[in-house]
Order: sequence, then structure tokens, then C-alpha cells
Amino acid sequence: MGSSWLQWLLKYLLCLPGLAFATVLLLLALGIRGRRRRRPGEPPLINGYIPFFGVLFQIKNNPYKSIQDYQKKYGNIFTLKINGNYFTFVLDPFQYPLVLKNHKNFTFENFKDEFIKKIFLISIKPHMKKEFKDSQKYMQSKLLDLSYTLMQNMKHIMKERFLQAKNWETSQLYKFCISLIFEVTYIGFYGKDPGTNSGEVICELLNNFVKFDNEFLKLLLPLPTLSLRTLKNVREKLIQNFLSEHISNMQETSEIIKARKILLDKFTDLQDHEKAAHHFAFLWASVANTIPVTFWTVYYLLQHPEAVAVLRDEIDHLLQSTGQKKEPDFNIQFTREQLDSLVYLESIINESFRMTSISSNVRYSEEDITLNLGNEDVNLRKGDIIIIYPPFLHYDPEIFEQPEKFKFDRFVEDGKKKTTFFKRGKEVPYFLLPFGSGISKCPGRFLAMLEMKQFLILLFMYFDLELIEFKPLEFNNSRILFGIQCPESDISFRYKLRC
Ligand code: HEM
Repeated sequence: MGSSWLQWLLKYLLCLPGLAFATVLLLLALGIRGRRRRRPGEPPLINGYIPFFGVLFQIKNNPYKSIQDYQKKYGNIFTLKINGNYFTFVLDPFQYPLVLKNHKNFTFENFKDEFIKKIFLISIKPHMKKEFKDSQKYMQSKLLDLSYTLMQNMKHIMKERFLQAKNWETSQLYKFCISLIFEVTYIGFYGKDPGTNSGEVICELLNNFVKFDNEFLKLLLPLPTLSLRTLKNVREKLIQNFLSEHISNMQETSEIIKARKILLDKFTDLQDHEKAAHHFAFLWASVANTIPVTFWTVYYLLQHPEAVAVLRDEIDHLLQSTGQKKEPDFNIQFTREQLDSLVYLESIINESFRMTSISSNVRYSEEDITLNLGNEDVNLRKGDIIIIYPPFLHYDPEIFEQPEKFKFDRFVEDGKKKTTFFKRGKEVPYFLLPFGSGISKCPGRFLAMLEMKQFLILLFMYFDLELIEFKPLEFNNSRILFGIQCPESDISFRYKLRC
């Protein structure tokens, strides 16, 4: 009896489905055996059921809701196993500075290096790091200089495409925002190659960019190469676009890209392909978040005519005070200071950030450390990743009343920018975190704000716009913990020139 049972088991296990089943059993056994155990003083640990991946598949479809459920069960600090790493979530905003201001114990580089290596095929060697760091200030000032060029490009493209829109034209809002922001930014940074049809080049580049952007986080997963083949081919095409044989022909390249080229050429050990990958990563960073947040801002505004009226009024006042008129040739121009003085416009953009940003602040724990949280101590392990996840701040009803509602003037108080928000009667140290913070703060944040402001000014001053579909738009959750969320689907709208 015993041996026939064993024979049956062996026969079963050696057939193909049996082998797969046995592999799963083995993985589970290894997973359970190799499971990390919570040590005294450490935050609650949730390993999940799937070896290596941990809770990834549980949280992937709705990270905010999953993290909320963990918070209810385990409190404001807990550790999740995700994709082979241990992520400790710190959810109480008063505890953020313990992580974000402790640059000695919590660094960013390790995480960033891993991320850009897998996603963009870039590895930054130690001697390059210093050069990149030293050039940061110069690069930032060059980035800001670009805002004027972007406005000129925006006006030019709008004039070319929309000057005829005297009657209602219908379009898809997300596609509309992607195509404008992408083209304006790409030409602004890299210029044009007079030897090619730049319209076609940009169209192909944009198609590949969208395909890559929809799926890039899969590159972090240990998936079989075959299943990533299409994505890797798309990435390769995008990188190829920036090989020196292509970009050396570009004219009207911006100062920042020229400076980055000189910097990259300094590293004689860097192959042309990797330099091209640096350029692609830079382009991706410059549009990947600006596009969705611009889209959400327009989408929210189209549902709030009272906000559009206040916005138009604010811009009209600025036009008057700067002696300008809204002529039909899109020829209005504001300085950076003038754009900064538009408090309602800034509040509208900030409100969109608040509602759509999941830009997690990620830190790598350099050593075992005990964090004093005030009421308790918690031990964190070397190599763990600490996460500040902004949706918990942005949707906290104690800090932002009715957080699920778009309130266009939430960040205005007595006609000025509102910069203090409270929880439990105390001012919170951070109230809006779309651009990261401290050592990982986005160097393009000022340019992004200026670009969005200029885009919204032109759009709402020169056009009447209306949604023609009325459906609630969901987030597609493809970015899980990073950047600005993208919409699950597009939505139809119509526009025509304002008289
Ligand atoms: C709404 C628009 C934008 C948002 C929300 C945003 C957000 C962020 C965030 C959160 C980070 C930190 C990454 C992290 O902590 O993992 C980052 C980094 C970065 N961003 Fe932005 N960004 C925006 C626009 C731009 C623009 C216009 C540029 C222009 C070049 C840019 C260039 C970069 C670069 C180069 C980095 C990497 C910095 C580093 O190496 O440490 N970003 N961005």
C-alpha cells in the first residue's frame, strides 16, 4: 500500500503539471523557511504568502486601500515585504522628519542606483557621482532658463494647431495633454533635426514613450525575459533616438542638454549607448509626471466652472497690470515672478497634486538603527527601505477637510498662498509632497510649475473648453508608489477659440 502510494506520487510529480506543482510547493517551502521573522522592538512585519514577491500582488491593484487596511490593523508604522525587499511605511506626518532629515542613516543613492539600472540601463560609478553632484546648481539654473523657450514653443504649436478652431473641435483630453506637453518639452530640450521630418520623429517617439511609460515598473520585477521582450524593445528604440549620431544633428538644443552632453563626454569609460540612456532617462523625468498632473488639473477645472472664472479673472488682472492685451496671436508673456504671483493658479495646481500624487519618498537604511518616535522606540534593520507615502498626508481629513473633493482655493488664505496646515492642533511639518524632499527633491520642480502654469494660462485664456463625457475617472494604479497617477481611461472634451 505504502509503496504504491509513493509510486503514484512520483509518477504524478514527474509529469509536466506535476513538475510545476512541485516547483510551487518547493518555492512555498523555501519561502516559509527563509521567511524573515520580526525581532523584538521591530515594527509589525507582513511577509505575505508569496515567496519573494511578498504582498506585491495584494497591494498592486489598490495600494492606497491596502495600506489603509494595514494601518487599521497594525498602526502607523509597519513593514511589508515587496518584491524581495522590506519596506517600512512611516505614516504619521509628525514622524516624517525623523526619516527625511536624517541623511546619515537614511540615504537615497542605493535605491536610486538600483532603480535607474533596471529601468534605464544606467549605472553611475562613484567617480561620476561627484561630477553629477558638483554640476547640480549649474544644471538647475539652466533648467529654469528653459521656461521662456517652453512658452515660445507652446505658443507656436498652439498657433499652428488650433488657430482654426473657431467652431467646436472634439478630442480626447489625456491624448491632447500628452501630445502638447511632450512635443513642447522635447523640442525645448533637444531641438530639431532639420534633416528629418520632425513631426514624424516626435510622433514615433511619443508612441514608444507612452508604451514604455505604461509598463516601465515591470522592469523591476524578476519576470522571465521573454515576457519583457516587447517592453525592452521599446526601451531600446527610445534609447537609440539619443545616440550621438542622432542628437549631434539637432539644432537649437537647449543649454542644459549641451551642458549634460559635455558632462557625459567627460567620462571616457562611458559608451555611447549609456550616454543615450542618460538622455532618455532625463527626457522621461521631464515629462512623465508633468503630463498626468496637467491632465488632472484641466479635468478638475472643467468640472468646476467657478474655479475657471476665478482663474480667468486672476490672469486678466495680471494682463492689465502688465500692460498686455489678449491678442489672437497667442502673444502674451509673463516673467517668473509674475507667474509666481498667481495664487489661485498655483492653488489649483497644488490641489491637483494633492489629489493625484503618490510620489513616495524612499530612503535606504544604512545600518541597524533605533528610531525614537516619541511614545515608543522602533528598531529598523540595515538594508531595509523606509517609505513616506504622501497620499496618507494628502487625504488626511484632519489636515484637509473633505479630502476627496477638489477645492480650487484650498491653498489660498486672505488672498495669499496658504502654507500652514494642522493636525491634532499642531502645524504639520510637510503638507504637500509631490516633488519628494531633501536629498531626493526633484531638480525640475520649478520648471515643471512654470511649464504647467504657462500651459493652463494659454489654454483657459484662449479657449472655451467643455467635457462632453460624464463619467468618473479612476486612477490606473500602474505606478503603485511612484510619481503622479495616470487615468484608467481617457475622456472626450471639446474646445474652440474664445472671442
Ligand atoms: C509635475 C512634474 C514633476 C514631478 C511631480 C516630479 C517629481 C519628482 C520626484 C518625486 C523625484 C524624486 C524621485 C524619488 O524620490 O524617487 C524627481 C526626481 C527627478 N526629477 Fe522630477 N518631477 C517633475 C518634473 C520634472 C521636470 C520638468 C524635470 C526636468 C528635467 C525633472 C527632473 C527630475 C530629475 C532629473 C530627477 C532625478 C534627480 C536625482 O537624480 O536625484 N522632473 N522628480
